[in-house]
Amino acid sequence: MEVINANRQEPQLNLDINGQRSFVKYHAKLEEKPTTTVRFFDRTDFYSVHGADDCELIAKLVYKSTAFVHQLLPDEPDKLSYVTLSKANFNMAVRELLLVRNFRVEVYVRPGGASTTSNNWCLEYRGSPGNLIQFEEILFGNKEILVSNNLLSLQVRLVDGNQRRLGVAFVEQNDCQFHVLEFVDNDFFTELEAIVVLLGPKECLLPSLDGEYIAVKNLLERNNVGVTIPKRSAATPAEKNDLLQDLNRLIRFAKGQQEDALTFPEMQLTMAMEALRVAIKYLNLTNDASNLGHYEIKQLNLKRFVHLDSAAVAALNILPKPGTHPNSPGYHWQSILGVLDHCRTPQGHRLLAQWIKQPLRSIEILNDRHDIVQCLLESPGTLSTLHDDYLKRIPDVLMLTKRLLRQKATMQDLFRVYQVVLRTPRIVNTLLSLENATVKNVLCNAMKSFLEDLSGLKQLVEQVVDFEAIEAGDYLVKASFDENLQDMKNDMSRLLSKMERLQQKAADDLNMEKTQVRLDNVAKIGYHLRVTLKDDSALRKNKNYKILDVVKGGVRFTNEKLSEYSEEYSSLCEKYEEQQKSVVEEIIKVANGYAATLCSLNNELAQLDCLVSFAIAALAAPTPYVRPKMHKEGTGVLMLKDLRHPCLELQEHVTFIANSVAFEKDACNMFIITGPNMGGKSTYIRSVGTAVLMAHVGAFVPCSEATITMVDSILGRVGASDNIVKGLSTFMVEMIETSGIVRTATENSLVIIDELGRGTSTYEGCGIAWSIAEHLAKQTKCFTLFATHFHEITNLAETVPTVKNCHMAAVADAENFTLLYQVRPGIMEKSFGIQVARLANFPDVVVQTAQRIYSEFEDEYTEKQSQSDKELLDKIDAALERLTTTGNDVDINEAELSELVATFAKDIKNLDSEYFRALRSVE
Ligand SMILES: Nc1ncnc2c1ncn2[C@@H]1O[C@H](COP(=O)(O)OP(=O)(O)OP(=O)(O)O)[C@@H](O)[C@H]1O
Repeated sequence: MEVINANRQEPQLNLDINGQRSFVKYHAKLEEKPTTTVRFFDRTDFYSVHGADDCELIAKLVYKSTAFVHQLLPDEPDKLSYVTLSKANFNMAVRELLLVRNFRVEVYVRPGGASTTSNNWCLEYRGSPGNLIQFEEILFGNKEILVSNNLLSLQVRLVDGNQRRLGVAFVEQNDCQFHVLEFVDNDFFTELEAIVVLLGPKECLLPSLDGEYIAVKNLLERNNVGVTIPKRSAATPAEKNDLLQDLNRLIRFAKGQQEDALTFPEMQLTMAMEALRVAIKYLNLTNDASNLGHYEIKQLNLKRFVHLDSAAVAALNILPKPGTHPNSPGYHWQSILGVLDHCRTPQGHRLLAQWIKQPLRSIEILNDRHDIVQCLLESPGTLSTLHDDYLKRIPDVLMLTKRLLRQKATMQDLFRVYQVVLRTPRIVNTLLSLENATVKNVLCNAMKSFLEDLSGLKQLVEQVVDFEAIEAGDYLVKASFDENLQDMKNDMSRLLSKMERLQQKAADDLNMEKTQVRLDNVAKIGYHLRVTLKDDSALRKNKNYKILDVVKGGVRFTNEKLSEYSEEYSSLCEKYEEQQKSVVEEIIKVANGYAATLCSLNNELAQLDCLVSFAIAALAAPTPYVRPKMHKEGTGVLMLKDLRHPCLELQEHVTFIANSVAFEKDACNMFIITGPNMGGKSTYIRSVGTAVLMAHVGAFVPCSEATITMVDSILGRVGASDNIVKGLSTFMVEMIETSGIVRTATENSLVIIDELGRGTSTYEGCGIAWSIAEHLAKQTKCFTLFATHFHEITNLAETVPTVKNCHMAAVADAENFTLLYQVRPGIMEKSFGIQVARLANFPDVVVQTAQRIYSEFEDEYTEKQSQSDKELLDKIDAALERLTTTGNDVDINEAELSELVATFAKDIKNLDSEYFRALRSVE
């Protein structure tokens, strides 16, 4: 959540009793709204919200207290609560609601503004996390755009009995891109989840909430994506035609390309196109002239990216909490993005956030990125020039281009674009001086060609902008550009000379040097003279001058002639600006033609910023990162020597103990890691996933040496996740996530499993964990790290030679217990649970009781295990039964629960697990 510096002063809503009555009446008639939509009423100088839910939310958000909730008609039964808030607080609230909390916002205005007392409000602005267009100025204004601005739209159809066909459209509004895709998914929607992780939308449009969409909605909500059902979704034939028309207006056709969207191969993807139609309508894209002729349409190719599931994203701490600003404290050690993000430009921050969610499977691109990072690290001087000087000065061309396209740009904006065009050649030359072929091919060549295309824009600005005026802080059109302007400029210079002569005269009158009497120009009083405070008396003796005021810098004064010239000058200035306006409009229209090239140049600069950032991150770590040697998928070795966790090692109080890992295809595919609580199991296995992910993004890794065989997916199941609060029991989450893993993992995947089965009782948990481990070890044969408390699972290493056991070391004697955080081969001899309790400062009596219960339990458990396997199976069945009937006290649809459980049970049966087969044969 952003740091809120809210002004606690609340504006007054002064409505007389009739005004209150009529508003309450009006409000009662408003259409019902979901609780995730907040309605604001624009009262010209301030805003109000009404109704219990909105009031409580906004009062807490803005004022941190519900004491700011008041009532209209407090003594009457139909009283209505309200909260008022200033414009600044409104802006802050809208930012928080849309960007952090995934809420929707509606703003009602009255056409007559404050002057009217009527209640003819109309809904003027509407925003949702995926549709920020109308709030862009509030959200970003002149500030940096640090968030992506995108929307997902889906269509799902059941085909051939039990297959789900999905049509996906994704609209990226910052970069003007449409991505479409159609595919068949399984009943757990694992592909869809990968898409959601890859694209990271904040909002998704669904046609309904029935049938197949129930599961889709749950998946989206688990991944923090807000779901919206647009009002009219079903397409009539005429509307299908609309799509074609809309696309023809929105798409940027290449030179010589037939300007007809009907020829696009993407049009064959009928479901994706329907999803796109809904999204374009919802965003009202054709209404904004700046969109027309700027969109590109592409088919999304999922094979280009490493498949990440949401559990892996959460387990590896890939992203910071929503709304965290790169300048906020702790940003650099709270997530992998934070560790790597040392970008200097907003476009760099945005691109890095995208890269981190989209690890690549192309070894060529990754080698290029690693080459460039290495080259930068080998030239520290160049690296620091780029990072500390050049990149810092590059503004966000995206924001400027958007303003150009909306005809909202000013001369200053144009000048800033010009600065980018002017400064980039210096960057290119600096990069060329590195004499590195990859740097030249990947970065310099593209930038150079865009700069060539922009040379016309550069010339235009040089012809038009008055550079001298810029030094004085004014952004003006050069007078020589237009005859009328030139005439006015001449008049202005003449007036200025006259005023300078008056300045000399005043100096003579006051017996001073000309330098002691200043001629100044400020907005409110125009041109005037000024002497220092100590010359005040000399001035007061002279009756020819009128003192205007006394300020810190001295006494400001004028005379009749000077005020006359000053007024004349300022009216000329106004006329000049008026005349300039039309010239600026013309210039900006011409500049518009360069928008696409500017965006391309911006992307190149963003890319450079990200790679520089990787180099800085590699250097900034307590021990510098190294370049990973990348091997093609399936070739076999994953070796990370002296591996650290990049976030944990950055924390002040931590002395990180490095560990190593070495997988080798068909010799050592799986590690089962046991060890005491808090012994570092999770940290170890997460570090492996993190390093592999970092390498797949193009960054260096926190090891002393790394050889990484590329993977097609990183899948995880780590700890009990937050989903519990969203209405899924721990057991259910485990089932869903592990089923996903079993279905998605291939022999080229990396799977990280932690504490599987912990959310349920020991017997069931152990059964599930064993089955999954066995399946991954015997069937999938992917690289797997399996941290567990179930020591029984270590037996797997006896029957499957590619499975190895290791443990987190600890030393204990009667009194002391020390965690070493070192990974050692083999099984840990003794369970240290009780010692950990001692370490955590539990009172002795608790520890003693625990010790006693623990010993009893251990005896009983060993006995049970040998005597009744059948009992274990019964317990599992009973647990499933309990879940199907009671829903395990969770707020989840019973039918859906039964279906999930049934599928999971079926999956378990199909796992070809010896363990389960043995159990079933007893049955
Ligand atoms: N390699 C390490 N070097 C230094 N400190 C570490 C290391 N690994 C873990 N720690 C510290 O130990 C804490 C616990 O680690 P972690 O959560 O990985 O243990 P665990 O074995 O998974 O625990 P549990 O079994 O209780 O879930 C971490 O928060 C960290 O502070």
